[in-house]
Amino acid sequence: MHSNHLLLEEPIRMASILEPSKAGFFPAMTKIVGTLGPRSRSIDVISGCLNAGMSVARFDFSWGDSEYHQETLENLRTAVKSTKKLCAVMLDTVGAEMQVVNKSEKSISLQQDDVVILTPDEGQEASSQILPINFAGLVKAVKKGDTIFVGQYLFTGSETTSVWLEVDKVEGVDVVCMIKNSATLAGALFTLHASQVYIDLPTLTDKDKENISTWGVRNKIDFLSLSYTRHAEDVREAREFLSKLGDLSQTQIFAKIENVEGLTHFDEILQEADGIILSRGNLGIDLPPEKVFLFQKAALYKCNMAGKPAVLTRVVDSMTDNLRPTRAEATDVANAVLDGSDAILLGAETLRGLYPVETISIVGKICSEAEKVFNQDLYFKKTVKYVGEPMTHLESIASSAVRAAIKVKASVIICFTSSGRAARLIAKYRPTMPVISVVIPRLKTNQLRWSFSGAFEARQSLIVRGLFPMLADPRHPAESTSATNESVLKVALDHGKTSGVIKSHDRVVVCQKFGDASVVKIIELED
Ligand SMILES: Nc1ncnc2c1ncn2[C@@H]1O[C@H](COP(=O)(O)OP(=O)(O)O)[C@@H](O)[C@H]1O
Ligand SMILES: C=C(OP(=O)(O)O)C(=O)O
Ligand SMILES: [K+]
Ligand SMILES: [Mg+2]
Repeated sequence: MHSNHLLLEEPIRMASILEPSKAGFFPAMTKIVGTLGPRSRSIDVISGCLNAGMSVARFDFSWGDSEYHQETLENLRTAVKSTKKLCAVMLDTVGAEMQVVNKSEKSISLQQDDVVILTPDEGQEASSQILPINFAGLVKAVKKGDTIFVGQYLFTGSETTSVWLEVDKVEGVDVVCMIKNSATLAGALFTLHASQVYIDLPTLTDKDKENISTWGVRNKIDFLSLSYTRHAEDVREAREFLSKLGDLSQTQIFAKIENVEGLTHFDEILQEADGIILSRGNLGIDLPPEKVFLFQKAALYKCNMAGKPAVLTRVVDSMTDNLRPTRAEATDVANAVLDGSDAILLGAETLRGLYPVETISIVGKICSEAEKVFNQDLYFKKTVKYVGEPMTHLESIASSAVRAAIKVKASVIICFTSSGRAARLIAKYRPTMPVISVVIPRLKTNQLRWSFSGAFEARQSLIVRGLFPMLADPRHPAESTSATNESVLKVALDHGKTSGVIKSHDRVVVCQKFGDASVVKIIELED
């Protein structure tokens, strides 16, 4: 496929693999999204997650009510204040998800070659004979021989708690299925996935709309994770919906690609969305196992070339119950970084796992090691070639800033930005050093009140590989005169020095605008 992303031209001395790595200032350039839930909602554990490197918190509305999520979010706010670590908020929708609610929470044993009925009668209790689902249209959607997967919410796909069914026949409103493997379903919620079958449920359900316009608006969500995005129109509709919700017009939409329909419309979805989540949980069971890696590599490449953040899911499922990942999982995380992921999304591991903090920490360490051997030089050339000529001014400035920073071995790149665009473009060229995006607030009005922009832009960089935001003081005017530029730069440098990311005598590359002129400058610090 695309040439090697590993620095193989400098063969690694085998003994050097055994040397412990020095810890960098940031745990990793690759970001970690943690799903918060029962095992990760106390102030203590959330603080641990933030200190270990989580920079985006996902609130999955597939389960739990808005009060529950609100309580968790309040705890997150407290933890952010006490740890002084920024964290963005992502609302994940339910979308076209088929679910079985297991009210009694008793585990349900299913025997291979037995029959189980999927019924839309949600009044029934889930049992070994009958599973009530939230979708009445399944009888019309499936035919004999189709396969349906049922697993615990946030299933891993390998446990003995999930089951494959084969559709035998439809009977009235019910779908009669043969059980293909024995399993015991556990938990209060199971999700279903019908392979290659169109589920006629809206991508944004009424419940999703309500959650977004109440919980989402109240909490000014930074990201909307649009579950089961199937085509670009889904993203356009979500954008139209957000545009009427005040501040949420600034919310970024991350399209979640979770089925074959989303995969076939990937290019058009990528054009509309602000970012992509590669949901290996769902799509990973829809694809033949031998094809999963191909989807991952192709999709990440497309996201990288488009300069849009890509998030990969389901990496260390086994850490839900274990303190250490399997070798295959550890290698998979590193390959996700080499393939171009911006962020790793943890699901069951943080939500109900026994070791949420340790998981974040180990994933961060693996990412950091992989980043060290990421072939930036090759990647840079490929990206420049892909963009072609003539480049836009900003793209040329951004790529030059990265080039200069690598040539002079700068410790950081400082990028001034208001919209966040310049910082994102720099990140697109995957610099080997952190980029501090100094977001300059702009005064704006909605005809009713004045407010400052900037907070969304700053938090939204928390999902982009290599970007670390800093919100400038709103008293600094957004006009880029040399005096204001110098004073903001001084604040940024001081901030970098006190936090330890910049040291005396370091070189720093700065990207900013003076009047109409964009400049890239290299500064050498004294002490
Ligand atoms: N307030 C500012 N002061 C100085 N330079 C800025 C400011 N905002 C953006 N820049 C610089 O202007 C150029 C355009 O950046 P971009 O992020 O597209 O700006 P905008 O936020 O105005 O869209 C980049 O070189 C960026 O570093
Ligand atoms: C992240 C995924 O979806 P969810 O956790 O919302 O089921 C996935 O399918 O990988
Ligand atoms: K969801
Ligand atoms: Mg999913």
